[in-house]
Amino acid sequence: MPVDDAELDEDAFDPLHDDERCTRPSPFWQISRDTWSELAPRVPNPLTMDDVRRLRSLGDPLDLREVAEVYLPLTLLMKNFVVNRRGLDRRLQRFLHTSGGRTPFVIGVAGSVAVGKSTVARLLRELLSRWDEIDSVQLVTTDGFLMPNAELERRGLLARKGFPESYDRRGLLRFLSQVKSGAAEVRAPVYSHVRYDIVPDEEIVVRRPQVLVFEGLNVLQTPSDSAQAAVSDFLDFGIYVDARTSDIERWYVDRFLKLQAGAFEQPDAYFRKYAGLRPAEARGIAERIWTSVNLPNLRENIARTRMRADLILEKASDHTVNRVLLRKL
Ligand SMILES: Nc1ncnc2c1ncn2[C@@H]1O[C@H](COP(=O)(O)OP(=O)(O)O)[C@@H](O)[C@H]1O
Ligand SMILES: CC(C)(COP(=O)(O)O)[C@@H](O)C(=O)NCCC(=O)O
Repeated sequence: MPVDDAELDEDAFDPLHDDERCTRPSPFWQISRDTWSELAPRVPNPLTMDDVRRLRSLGDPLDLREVAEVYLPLTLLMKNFVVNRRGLDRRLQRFLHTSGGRTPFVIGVAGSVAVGKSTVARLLRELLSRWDEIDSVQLVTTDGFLMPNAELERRGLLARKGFPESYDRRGLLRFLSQVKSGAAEVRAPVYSHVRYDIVPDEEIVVRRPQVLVFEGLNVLQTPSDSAQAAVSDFLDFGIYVDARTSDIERWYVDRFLKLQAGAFEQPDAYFRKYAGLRPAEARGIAERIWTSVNLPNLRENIARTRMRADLILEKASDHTVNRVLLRKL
């Protein structure tokens, strides 16, 4: 059942927002952009503007300053978690008189459609892989585990893409369970946003990287039956990318208009039928998709997972991160 913002405010126990209103103790450190940006003063920025252009998603104004002030501290923090976990793992293996059971450190990146998760995930992959202490980083997105359009159509779920029931949940959990078992090779299916469908015969092979970045709107969700396993059972660290709903809607619609003059014109684009529309018509369609699919999914399934994250990146309306919330240990 849809929950509107007023209901969420009144009923949900939300330590983040409660904390802002009445200085109650919070399980999160609340760190301003200014403070956060000073946390990695000796880490050089390894990226060039060309790298940034390659890594950022369409419409994301990410620049070198944002990388230096927000993402270098983030990757320094994450690198420390990864290295410390490896130390702990070594001690555990000594205790057990065993060796060789290394499993990837899995970082989940969650948040709404169009909030900029993929840029954050790609930055993490790129920046983490530049540390000498980290030998390999791979990135997998959960959209590969969406059911193919034909199957969604058969089940009457095509207009529910991104909702929990639109994913092959068993496949997704099997994948993660194999990754966290330390399997030498695990395969994940691939989704194309241009085709709007799973790409048959394409897959990503995950070869026991030291770090796996796992990105998707559902990575912090729990199953409706609480006895079942959840994706987050396999995460070592969860990041939620947050922003005002009205800003995300604007980013979604603006991106749709940009895609219309680009990706939608490709011969295999699912949205090719929208390529020739006038801007006002295209805007109307984007607003309709946002209001009927992505907004309800944000309200019913995604936003409430924010408080399950270990770290929350709060974005301002210009896409820059203006506050970081970090769960206390
Ligand atoms: N219809 C589309 N055609 C081509 N690319 C798309 C389309 N929709 C989204 N994308 C791209 O797919 C990526 C993921 O988008 P999305 O799932 O909305 O998450 P986010 O914006 O949080 O990264 C982005 O890089 C976006 O630019
Ligand atoms: C594929 C998506 C569910 C996003 O999945 P994600 O990559 O964030 O895991 C989303 O981009 C989508 O297609 N939503 C359905 C409505 C729409 O066309 O925007």
